[in-house]
Amino acid sequence: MAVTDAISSAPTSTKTLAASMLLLLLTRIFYGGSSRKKRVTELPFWVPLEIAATAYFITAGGIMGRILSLFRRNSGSVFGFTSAHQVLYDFKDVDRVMTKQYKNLEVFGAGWTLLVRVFGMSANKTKAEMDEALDKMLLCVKPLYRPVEQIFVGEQGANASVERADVPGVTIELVTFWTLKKDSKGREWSADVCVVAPDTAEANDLLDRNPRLLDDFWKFDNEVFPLLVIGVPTWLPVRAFQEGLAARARCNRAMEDCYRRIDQWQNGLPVDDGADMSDVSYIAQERNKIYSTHGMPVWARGRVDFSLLWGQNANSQALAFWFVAYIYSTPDLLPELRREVADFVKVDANSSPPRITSFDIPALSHSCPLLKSSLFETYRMANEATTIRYVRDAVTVEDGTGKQVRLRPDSWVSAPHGARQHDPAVYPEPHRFVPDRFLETDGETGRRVARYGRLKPWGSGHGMCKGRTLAEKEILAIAASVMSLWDMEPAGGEWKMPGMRMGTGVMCPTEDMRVVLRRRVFA
Ligand code: HEM
Repeated sequence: MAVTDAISSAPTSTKTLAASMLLLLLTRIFYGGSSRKKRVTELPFWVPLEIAATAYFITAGGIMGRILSLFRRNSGSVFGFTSAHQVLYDFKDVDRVMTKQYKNLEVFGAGWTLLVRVFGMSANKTKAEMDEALDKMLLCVKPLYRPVEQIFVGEQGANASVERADVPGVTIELVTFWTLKKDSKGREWSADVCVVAPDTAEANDLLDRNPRLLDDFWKFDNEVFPLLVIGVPTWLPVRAFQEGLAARARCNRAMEDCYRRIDQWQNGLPVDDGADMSDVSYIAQERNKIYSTHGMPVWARGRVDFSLLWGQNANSQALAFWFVAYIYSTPDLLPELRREVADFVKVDANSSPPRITSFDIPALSHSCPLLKSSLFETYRMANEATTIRYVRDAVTVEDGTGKQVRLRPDSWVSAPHGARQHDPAVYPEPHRFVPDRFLETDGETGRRVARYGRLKPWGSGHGMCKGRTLAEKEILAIAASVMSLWDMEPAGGEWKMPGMRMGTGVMCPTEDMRVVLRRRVFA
């Protein structure tokens, strides 16, 4: 959950926090302590609120920090308003704990809760239908990750996916003047630059058949996602919220229809609308086979994979926006990065318009340390990762400084990784974008390398992001091809980065950023 400067200083944010605290209190009164051991335990509404409140108190420091210390447990890095949920803050061994204890610290409960509460899994479904879907999902969940990890986490698969997306080919068609609108989380990027789901060719089929899908996707993300996470009821009579829910229903329908066609095709049946299925991606094919093997109803396949579509797009596209914005607006950075990528992004400057003739995707990750360090700095500035796990059986963990902490069974544990990202003790001048902040000299080779250090943009342990390699390559590729082909100036005369407000992972811009794009002038 995000905590920003803005939150600690602006009066509206203080109001937001006060409202959150009130909501937290009420939800604890009405729902607190009601969870019991079962097949899957729902994430209580108050857990995300407690994470936000803890992160807020930590970053605000001063009296807030002192209030928080009242809730500090025997280890300095564990906080909790009650033992039903403990927050690991700056917990040195968080990766080891989340990896080693993965059987006791479950990912599934929080994921299933999001499917039901946020992605609309249960909308218009009976209890019997939901029970069946849960039964099947418990069988499918592990095998379903396999194709995703193979393509999105593995180096080769991710390189091939980005290659197929033909980022240079798309970048050449960028419009000459465009606006990144407030709340859009980079919608224009998704329309003009990114392929909505690299490697998922059926997404093109999806887009062709559902031209409003992208609009609906962002409407859902902006208008309803954060509210549903904290348990706002779907009957809330607010127009934007109801429109967001209608958009979510259309997205789910589109995904269900898509999986129905894949299933018909794989079973040799006539395909709805006579759709051409020859370019359906490996991941969708494999996932449908797994769903079929375990008898998952087709409607549920689409709804589960709507969450995957969201995971693929919501964060990467917003991050791509911030990355490009920082590259162009940070003095002297653009020429340095152009020099660094020049060997790997070859441009024919004499063609009209100039075009990229060769594009070395692996080299952008391995041989462009400043580009990569700038991306890590963008994660630090604009991404707030959180890990949430359900504690099934009691676990005693060591925080890396010798102190032991007991996590009680049937409770929740979380790690707001982002809260440390603005701590001056770890990152001097935390509010300044420093492109080479993550650059180090490798002890053995003497080469400059970008290293994450304590940054954890992908979460932690077993449930760490399954799209991390793909996302990173995708964003590097977008930035490298945009800066190789385009010059950009602020429309208002001076660069001004938009403010940030909490999003659903990556920060949202609080205002428009208007820029003028011109084809790059080569000296
Ligand atoms: C910049 C872009 C992205 C960021 C910052 C990001 C961040 C995250 C974070 C913080 C988590 C939670 C990890 C935890 O619980 O500890 C997560 C989970 C996940 N992400 Fe991403 N993600 C990005 C892009 C993607 C992409 C492109 C995919 C494509 C498939 C993806 C798929 C997933 C999946 C499937 C999970 C759930 C993992 C699990 O439950 O085991 N993400 N992501």
